[in-house]
Amino acid sequence: MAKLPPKLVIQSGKFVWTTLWHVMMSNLAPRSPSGEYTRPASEFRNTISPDPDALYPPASGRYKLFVGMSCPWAHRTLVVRSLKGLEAAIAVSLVSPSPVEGGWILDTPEYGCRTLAEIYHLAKSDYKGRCTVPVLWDTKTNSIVNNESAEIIVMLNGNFTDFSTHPELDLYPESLREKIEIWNDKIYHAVNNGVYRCGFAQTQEAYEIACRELFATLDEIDRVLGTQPYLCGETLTLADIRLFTTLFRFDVAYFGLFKCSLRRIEDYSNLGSYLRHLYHLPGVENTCDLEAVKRDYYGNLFPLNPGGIIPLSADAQTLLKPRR
Ligand SMILES: N[C@@H](CCC(=O)N[C@@H](CS)C(=O)NCC(=O)O)C(=O)O
Repeated sequence: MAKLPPKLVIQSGKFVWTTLWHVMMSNLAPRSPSGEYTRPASEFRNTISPDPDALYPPASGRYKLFVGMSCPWAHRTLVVRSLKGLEAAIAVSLVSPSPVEGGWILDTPEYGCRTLAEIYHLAKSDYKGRCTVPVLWDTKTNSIVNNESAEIIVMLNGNFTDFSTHPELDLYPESLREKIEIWNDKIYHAVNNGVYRCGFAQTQEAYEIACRELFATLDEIDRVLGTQPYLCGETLTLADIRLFTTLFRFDVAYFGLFKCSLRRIEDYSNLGSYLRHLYHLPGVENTCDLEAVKRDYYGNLFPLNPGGIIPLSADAQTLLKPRR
C-alpha cells in the first residue's frame, strides 16, 4: 500500500477528528458560546406528598427508581434509600449505557420497554428532553414523578418515614436547611457539575475556569473538614451525600478522564478521610460500584476516550480501606 506523507496524515487526521469531536461533544454536552458545558434542567418535577389530594401520596411498593450504577446523580438516591432503610418500600430497576445507541438500556425489559427512552415516552409520548437517571417512577399511573436527584433525595428522606427502617435518621433537618442549601449551591456548581464542566469543556478557557473553581472549592471543604466531621457540623446531611457520590468517582474517573488533575482526593488529608468515613457508614458500601464507574465513563464517553481503554486500579475496598 502506498504510504502517505506523515504531514498529510497528521493534518487530515487532525482536521477530520477535531470536526467530528466537536459534533459529538455538542451532542453529548450542550455548550455555551464560550465553550462551557451547560447542563439542561430536569423536566419532571412532581412531589410525593402526604396532602390528602396529592397526586403522588407516600406508599410502600408503589414507587421505584431507575438508576445506573455509574451515575453520581442516581447514586445519591441509592445512598439515601439505603441509609433510610427503604429497600423494601422502593424497588430499583438497573439500567446500563449502550455504547452503540448512546443511551440507557434496561438490564431487564419492563412494560414492553427495552430502553430508558421508551420508559420516558411511556410517561410522556411527546418528550423531547434527555433521558437521564435517576427516575422516580410511579407504578400505579405509569408516570415519572420526578427525574431530578436533588429533589428525589429530599422526598426519600422526608416522605417515607412510615415505611423506613431508620425513621429517626433525618438528613435534612429543619434547623440545618439554610446551611445545607448554601453548601448544595456551592458544591453543585463547582464540584458535582464542576467535574463535568471540566470534562465537557470545549475550549481551554472554559476548562481552566471550571478546574480552578473546582479545586478552590475542594480546598475550602478540606479546611472546613479539618474542624468538624461533616459539612454542616456534627450531623450527616444531604449535603454530605451529594458531595460523597462525586468524591467516590474522583480519583479513578474525573482526575484522568475529565482532567480534574490538580490534586487527587487521596492527596487531601481531610477529604480523603471523610470519603472513607462516608463509604464505611452502614449501608453505603453496597451502593458503590467502582467497576461500573470505570467501565461506563472510560468505555462510553467515546469523544473523551476514543480508544475505549479502561484503566486498571485497585478495587474500592482496597482504595478506601481506613487510614492508619
Ligand atoms: N439533574 C439530573 C442529572 C442527571 C444526569 O445527568 N444523569 C446522567 C447520567 S450521570 C444521564 O442519565 N445522562 C444521559 C443523557 O444526558 O442523555 C439529576 O441530578 O438528576
